[in-house]
Amino acid sequence: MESVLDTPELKTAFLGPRSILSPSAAIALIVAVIFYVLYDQATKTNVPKVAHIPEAPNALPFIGNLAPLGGREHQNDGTIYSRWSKQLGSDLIQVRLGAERALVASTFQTIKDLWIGHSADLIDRPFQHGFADKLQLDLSGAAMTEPIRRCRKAAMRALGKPMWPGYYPLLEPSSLQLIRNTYEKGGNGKKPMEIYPYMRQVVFDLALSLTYGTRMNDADDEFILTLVKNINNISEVRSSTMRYKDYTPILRYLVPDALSGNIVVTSERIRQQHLDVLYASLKKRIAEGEEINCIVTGLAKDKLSEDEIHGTCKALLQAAPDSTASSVYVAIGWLSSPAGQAYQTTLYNAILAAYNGDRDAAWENAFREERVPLVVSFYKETLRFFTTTPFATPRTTVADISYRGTVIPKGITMIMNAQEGNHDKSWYGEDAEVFNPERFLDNDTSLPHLTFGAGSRICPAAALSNRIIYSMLVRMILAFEMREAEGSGVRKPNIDMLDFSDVHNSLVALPRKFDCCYTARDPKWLESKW
Ligand code: HEM
Repeated sequence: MESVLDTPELKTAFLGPRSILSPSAAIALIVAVIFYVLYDQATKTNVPKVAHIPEAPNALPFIGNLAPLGGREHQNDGTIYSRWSKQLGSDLIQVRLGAERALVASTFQTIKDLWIGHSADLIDRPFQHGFADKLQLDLSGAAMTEPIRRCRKAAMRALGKPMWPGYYPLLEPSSLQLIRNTYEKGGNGKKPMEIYPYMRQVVFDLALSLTYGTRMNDADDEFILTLVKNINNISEVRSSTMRYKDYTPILRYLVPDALSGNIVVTSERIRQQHLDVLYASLKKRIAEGEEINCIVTGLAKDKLSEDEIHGTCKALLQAAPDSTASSVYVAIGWLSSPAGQAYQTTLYNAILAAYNGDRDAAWENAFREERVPLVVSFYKETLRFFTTTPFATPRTTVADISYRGTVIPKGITMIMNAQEGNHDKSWYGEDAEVFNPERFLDNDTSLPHLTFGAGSRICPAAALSNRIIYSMLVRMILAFEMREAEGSGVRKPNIDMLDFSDVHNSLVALPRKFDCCYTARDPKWLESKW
């Protein structure tokens, strides 16, 4: 921050040999300047107020509307934005996140108009102070610079359909391990168990194989657990409004990181050290002649710099596990609950029907194709209803946009209230707040929901994630009858469209954990799979 004494006139007035002010006038002037600076800091935003768009109520000096956000009211930001939107009677509102002005869109149509209709204008991401400046190059969450453009292009290519056949063998062992662990550790349905860690491991293993050509089990446990912990630390802060300092310049000035500490700094250092070790080991294996099919080898062929390779891989490792595992987990939660138990048979029969009764073919092809429309509809509805990314990842406009008789200025933050859009009755109909696994049968719209975001920075792994979710569901349904655990003190699945998660301060809403019993439909057949 520039010092108020830096102008020559003030220097002369206060410090010059023949001061023109009396001491009391000088003090009055200093006080006035301090008040001015404080007032400026308390009310100023990076972009001025936008005309004709209502502003969220009760903004406070310095922090603006941040007080109820960031999980401080035990609700996620999407829920708070919906409340303001209803209060103001507008599906497009403006909020003050400290010194950052943002627009929040809440209906599907408005989100579509802006994120798809003005896709190129919404290609940037806001700069999160105390976060973006503490990370090395990292595709997810970063502004659209030239290296980031190259990373995104490389990620899109690496995650694209033509590459998938190379990834099926990578998914196979972890997916089998999930099923086997569920069967064996749960005593074939006798012991209620929590399967989230195994599910997460499938996706993390895939991400590790995809990126650095290794797997969780290949590596020393503690090494990987430390990596995961530090990845999580970073994920928790990304695009989160929980830290006032990230949005409030005066707090950064008064309480520098050197005094308060910043978990992003330490976690980034540890994350990078670990990725360097994985990268060095990968290079050694390649030098020794091992044929490794992973993104790093593909990216090196793309002539990306080492920083760009890490920036791409890091983002994939960071983004993959919880988002994908959460969706499968919450789908299993719904199936295990009284509401979904009977539906397991419907899905099982639909899978067998699609393969003329050949369950081995259904099992073998789970990763290779999405042949069962009912399972496709079921996973889309899961992603819609349980919005695991309730406010997507914010964007920044790179040009002025004329919209509804006003101008949305260049440089403003744009927040998609995906949670509200996904439950929008004017888009999905009166039953928008009901879980209907058949909602997307005969409906192959390209934007069934907003959980992957939309437009120019839509999740590059949307199609691959869909396939992973599909395949894990097909195999779990073929393998088990699932039911929630009975008795007092057990954790039942929470299948409320908002309350399913108790994580309110981060980008990804992790489902509440539950215990279920998984009984093999045919133990002999299942055991023949390993
Ligand atoms: C169900 C699973 C997933 C969900 C719901 C999800 C959701 C999202 C969302 C909402 C965004 C921001 C999109 C926007 O700005 O419009 C995003 C970005 C991203 N996702 Fe995913 N994601 C999932 C899985 C994955 C996986 C498996 C990977 C990697 C293997 C991945 C990699 C990324 C990356 C790299 C970005 C940043 C793209 C950019 O900034 O240009 N995601 N994801």
